[in-house]
Amino acid sequence: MTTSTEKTVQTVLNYIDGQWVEASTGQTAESLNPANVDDVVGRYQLSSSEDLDQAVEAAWKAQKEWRKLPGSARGDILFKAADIMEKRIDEIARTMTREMGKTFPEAKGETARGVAILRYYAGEGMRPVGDVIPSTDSSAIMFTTRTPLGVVGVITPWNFPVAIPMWKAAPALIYGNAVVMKPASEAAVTCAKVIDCLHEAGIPAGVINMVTGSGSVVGQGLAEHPKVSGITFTGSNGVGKKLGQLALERGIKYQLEMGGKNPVIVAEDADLDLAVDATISGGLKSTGQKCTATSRVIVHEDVYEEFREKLLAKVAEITVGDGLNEGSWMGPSVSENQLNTVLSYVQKGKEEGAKLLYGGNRCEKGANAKGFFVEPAVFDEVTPDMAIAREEIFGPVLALMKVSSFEEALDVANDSDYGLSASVFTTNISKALSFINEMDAGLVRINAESAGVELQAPFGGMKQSSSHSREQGRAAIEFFTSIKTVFVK
Ligand SMILES: NC(=O)C1=CN([C@@H]2O[C@H](COP(=O)(O)OP(=O)(O)OC[C@H]3O[C@@H](n4cnc5c(N)ncnc54)[C@H](OP(=O)(O)O)[C@@H]3O)[C@@H](O)[C@H]2O)C=CC1
Ligand SMILES: CCCCCC(=O)O
Repeated sequence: MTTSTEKTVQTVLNYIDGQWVEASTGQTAESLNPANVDDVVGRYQLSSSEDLDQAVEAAWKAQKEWRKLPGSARGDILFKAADIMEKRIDEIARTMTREMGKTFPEAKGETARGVAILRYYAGEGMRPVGDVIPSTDSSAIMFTTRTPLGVVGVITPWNFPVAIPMWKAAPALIYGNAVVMKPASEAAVTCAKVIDCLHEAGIPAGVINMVTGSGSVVGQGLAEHPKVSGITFTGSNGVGKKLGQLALERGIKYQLEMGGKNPVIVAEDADLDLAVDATISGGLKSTGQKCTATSRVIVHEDVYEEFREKLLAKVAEITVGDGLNEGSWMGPSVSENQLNTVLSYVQKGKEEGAKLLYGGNRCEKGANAKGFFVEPAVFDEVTPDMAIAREEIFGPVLALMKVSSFEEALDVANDSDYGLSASVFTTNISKALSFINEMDAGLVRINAESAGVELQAPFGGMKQSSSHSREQGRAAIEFFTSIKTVFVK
């Protein structure tokens, strides 16, 4: 999967038709460690549309036989890949931490999640795919079955460089599709290791392919390619919407999981210590770079000051540093661009009249000077019209908002273009039920943080967070297959 060049810097290759190959351009780009830019994690291919064509052609050919295999045979490959990934968990997690900054414990947890996702979908190869429906003609039988889409383009972000590629590719594969994957450039080296696990497991040539390079060339090329029959994407709204339009023009299926501006409501009867811990974990783990991260903290006035003091005391204990260091609780932003985005929102929050209670400065002391580190930021007196209450920052910024009733809290929580995840902390069952019924979000969580969805449950958002399909669990079959209604007389 790699060629060793210039000391230890590995160059990851494209994976096309079962072979690790260089891009036709002969060009590569460096993937730098956001905790220490002197650390070149690896080089990846800057591919052209010709490289993409080769990958799609390989997938197109391979899918013909792959779809004919019994689901159990496809599942055996995924079970083997899971075992291999499990054996390589430390290597993959370490690469993830170096490449995109997530702390090593989080990276290890995510890689374990990738293993579990592979095993979940491996099992899907032996599960029912249709229903028998009674016909009005007693001499006929009628049933449904499912057929794969064909070649699926998988375009993934940098924030979950194992879990998201797996929760897209594993269901695509088990249901009989072939895959061409385009990972985020900030996670290309990690993705190559994930693909290598499938290669080692003996997946037939062409069934899965990986082509790295710029999103506008390789990603867009996937959406435009005549032999690609489905696109599944996770990333920004801007890119997602463009991809959706391209897919619609060609009449192919598309699945978009995009941004979030996730609220947590803290009711006057909440367990405040639990709410504080969940707000910090949901909002600041992975440096706030999750689409499910908590960013709006809506607190009832009766407990506002107490909650705020408890939160500030705990946030002040957070250690920011290289995710490979055991003492680091929060790593860097993924890139200088992302760091600057976070700093610009901190500035905007101050300009719009919010009160910065803590943090929000770039960390440049000691070893952190070589990375893209920022202190977690806590704003007070945030109003729903402010940018830090409306726009996805994708950084460790918490916006405190005070309300005087649960009804007002729900109105503020729903006052957003997004609807991905939302949490409430309350010990009152009727408030919990109102939240479940009235919160416009795809993931609603009671006394639990807004992040951390489980792999066997449907994942996806409402409003501008999603194209409204669902990923994960059994829900994934709806996107990666088409239903056929069969009538036999
Ligand atoms: N909802 C979520 O889970 C996520 C949301 N985001 C949001 O997106 C913002 C930027 O993060 P980022 O990862 O760069 O998200 P992007 O949407 O920019 O990138 C996501 C994926 O799309 C690819 N891509 C980029 N441009 C195009 C294009 N024109 N056509 C097709 N594919 C394209 C990227 O490739 P390449 O990396 O080579 O550009 C990457 O693989 C974050 O600040 C956050 O707001 C990001 C990640 C996850
Ligand atoms: C795209 C973001 C996925 C988030 C999954 C989680 O919160 O664990």
